Amino acid sequence: MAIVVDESVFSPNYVPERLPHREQQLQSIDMLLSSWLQAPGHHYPRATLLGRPGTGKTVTVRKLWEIYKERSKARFVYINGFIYRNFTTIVGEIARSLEIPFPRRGLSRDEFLALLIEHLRERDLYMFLVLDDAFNLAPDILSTFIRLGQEVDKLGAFRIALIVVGHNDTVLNNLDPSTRGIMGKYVIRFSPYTKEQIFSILLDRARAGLAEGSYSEDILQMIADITGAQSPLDTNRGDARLAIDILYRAAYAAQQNGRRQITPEDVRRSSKEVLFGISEEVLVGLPLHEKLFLLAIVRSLKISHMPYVTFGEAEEAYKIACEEYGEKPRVHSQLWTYLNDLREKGIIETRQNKRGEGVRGRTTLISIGTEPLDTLESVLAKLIREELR
Ligand SMILES: Nc1ncnc2c1ncn2[C@@H]1O[C@H](COP(=O)(O)OP(=O)(O)OP(=O)(O)O)[C@@H](O)[C@H]1O
Repeated sequence: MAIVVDESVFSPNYVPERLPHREQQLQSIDMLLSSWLQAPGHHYPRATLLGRPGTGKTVTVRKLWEIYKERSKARFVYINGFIYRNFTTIVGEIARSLEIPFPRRGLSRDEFLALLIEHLRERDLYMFLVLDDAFNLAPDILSTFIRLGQEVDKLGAFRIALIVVGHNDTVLNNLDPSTRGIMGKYVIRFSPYTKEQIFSILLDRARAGLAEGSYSEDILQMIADITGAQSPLDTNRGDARLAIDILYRAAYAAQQNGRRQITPEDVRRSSKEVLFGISEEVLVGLPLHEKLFLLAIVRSLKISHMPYVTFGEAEEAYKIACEEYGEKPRVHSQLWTYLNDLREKGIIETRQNKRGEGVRGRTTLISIGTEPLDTLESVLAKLIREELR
């Protein structure tokens, strides 16, 4: 039984039907480029897209091009700065994309550029140039392409529209002031995706690429919890690529094991492959009763086979663990302090149960998303035994 029913949905070049949470960015780019894309030549449109990895910069540009490609006279030229870094390879890739002949060497930079403009003019070509991951390019190379757009050919047509993509302002700050001035005004920012936003992106992706019934919303939520930002200012998280990658790995692992459904443990193993899991050093540093409480969470999750357990369930399991180790349980409020600390250390994730499914009122739900439970349980049990010896 296949769980991954459409592999292409998880490929890097996939452009989803809709781009939730990027409507505004798409609209801003559209406003800057649409008139040129529909009738190129009258001006030099340009934009800089900034945001941490996986915030949808590339896919938003691809979406824009999807909208216009049928009716635009322009050609889409995509340069990944990670792969094409030096001047000659970039020009070579532009020539290849535009299907124009180009000498590999023997010309100076200016001669190369003059020839490129000449070809564009002669063939009446317009180029929508995207320099992705542009922070990989030396500032003088990036400047050259930014300035190229200003070149007007003999018939007075602006042949280039340019999008520069980077992670932060450094890509612009490294440019000389006058070149920076050319790009400076047209900056579009992509903030890290929050947990809720990642959840909706994952839901779309799962619906498009996975078998019905192979995933639950809680499984997607679990992935969103470990990858989504706490707030739009939290730049340590918020990477949709990572979230989609974990979902794909978990789905694939479940499928390889001949199962019909993705389990929480599939998610934990997959995320450990791409994140770092929980290091023993962090666990060693926890107070004894915080270790016991964490052990209790691990055991409750194991027994339930669900992505989340409630605080109440964890508390019950904690009391049993205390009995087992001959320890007097700490009071309820202390357990909340432990919970917050475990969350701050990135060991657990918590969320409020809003739907009230099976649980009355607002309950705190707890999950562990980045470490398989068996390893975590045995390491904790070992540490607790050592401490009590
Ligand atoms: N709003 C969204 N809706 C659906 N899928 C999205 C959305 N944003 C990002 N993705 C998906 O997340 C992955 C990463 O997105 P993308 O490559 O556009 O990120 P990026 O910001 O360009 O990252 P980088 O800086 O690393 O190049 C892609 O698979 C993309 O399809």
